[in-house]
Amino acid sequence: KKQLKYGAQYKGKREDAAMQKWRSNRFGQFIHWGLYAIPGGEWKGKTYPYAAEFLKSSAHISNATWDSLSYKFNPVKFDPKAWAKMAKNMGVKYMTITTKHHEGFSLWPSKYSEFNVANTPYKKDIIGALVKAYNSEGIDVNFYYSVLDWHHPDWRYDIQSKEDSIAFSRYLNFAQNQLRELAENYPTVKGFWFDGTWDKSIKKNGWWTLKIEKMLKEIRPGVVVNSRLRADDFGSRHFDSNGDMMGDYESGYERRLPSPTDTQVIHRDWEACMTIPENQWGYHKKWDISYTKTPFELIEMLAQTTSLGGNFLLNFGPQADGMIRTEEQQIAETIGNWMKINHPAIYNGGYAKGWQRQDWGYFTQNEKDKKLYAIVFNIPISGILKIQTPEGVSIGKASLLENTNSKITIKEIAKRQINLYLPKQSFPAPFVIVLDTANENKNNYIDAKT
Ligand SMILES: Cc1ccc([C@@H]2N[C@@H](C)[C@@H](O)[C@H]2O)cc1
Repeated sequence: KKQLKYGAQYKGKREDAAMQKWRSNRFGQFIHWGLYAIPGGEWKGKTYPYAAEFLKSSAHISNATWDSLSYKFNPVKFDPKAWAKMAKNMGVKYMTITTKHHEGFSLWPSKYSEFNVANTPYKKDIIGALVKAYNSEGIDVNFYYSVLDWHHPDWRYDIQSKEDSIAFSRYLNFAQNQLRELAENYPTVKGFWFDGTWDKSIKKNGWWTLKIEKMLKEIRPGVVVNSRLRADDFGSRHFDSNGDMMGDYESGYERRLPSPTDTQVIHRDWEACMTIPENQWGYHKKWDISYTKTPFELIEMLAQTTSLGGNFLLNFGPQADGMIRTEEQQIAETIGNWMKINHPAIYNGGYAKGWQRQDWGYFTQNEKDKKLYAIVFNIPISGILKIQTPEGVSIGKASLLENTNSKITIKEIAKRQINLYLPKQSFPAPFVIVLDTANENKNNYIDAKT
């Protein structure tokens, strides 16, 4: 074990109320909004297939040209209440908004940088409006903040000279001031989601990342900080040089999930963030420029994440005019219709210890009502759902969540092996079975001798 000054500050999961709320939320809405929504992946008549929020680099656009987009930022149709209503109907319990992405443009009237929403035709505080609207719908708000900043003259990718270190220490102070401003001015903020922390300049300044985590937790006790902020004494990120996770949850699952049997993730809090297109976080004018995931694919990702004790953060990229594109609205509605019936399997849901993952779907254990849920995506041709129960546990009753009168026949076919016989009906959507479990130690079975 190395002696670390800037490593993990504690081991195991936080069990305080704020973290338990963060964990129980399970399903969140990511929002990427900034100047990049104006060009929407197109520049001088050319379409760039890369992530739209990276257009500045894919189209080799100068800072001066990119920054002048701020003179065009005027989302006249922006209605934060409508966004919050859509999110509520979709069934999210939290939202994470880009306060400043890599472009360096701040969506709040920051005192520390002119490059912000106050100096645009729109003028108004977008962050403040979103916090108010989402909190009124009972949705927690977290702030995404990119430490990487293409606009700020003192940003450095690496520290290779005295001048670099002088400039970069100015930058770190600037970022600290902005983060203090966000934590102080928006007191209901529940978490900080750091991005843009992979460069050598940050890895050489792990001390700053701990200082920021401590500052935010001092200003906003209970606030939740992702592992991606943190680098330790030796530049190790997410996990320190002793292998201990830094920050409050692991945030390395971006556009990917752990495999359903990768149960090492259950020992810590974690979150997966996901795009609907293959790789677009900001608005891209061409929705079909890449594969876009269907609602059922997204619901399965939510179920898989919950079954492994993680949070699922689904991304939306609003248009420059402030509207959410219709494709995203429709997906939000379909997911919301599913959540209205099946949310007991998701909210407060977590890993169901000892219940073997099956091909037909996922188990979640509700931390509150302790009920066991089976979320079914793939009905076997046999119509039989096979279940392997933990030692000494049997299934007393099984019924469809959306119709608890529907009896599902249970048959124990061997030691710890159960067949569930589905009712003869169509299942046009993924569905949930509620399982009442009972402890039972009778053992009528004889193992083979081999
Ligand atoms: C190589 C790369 C850098 C930054 C990103 C940013 N992280 C996501 C959460 C988005 O903000 C994306 O722009 C993605 C890929």
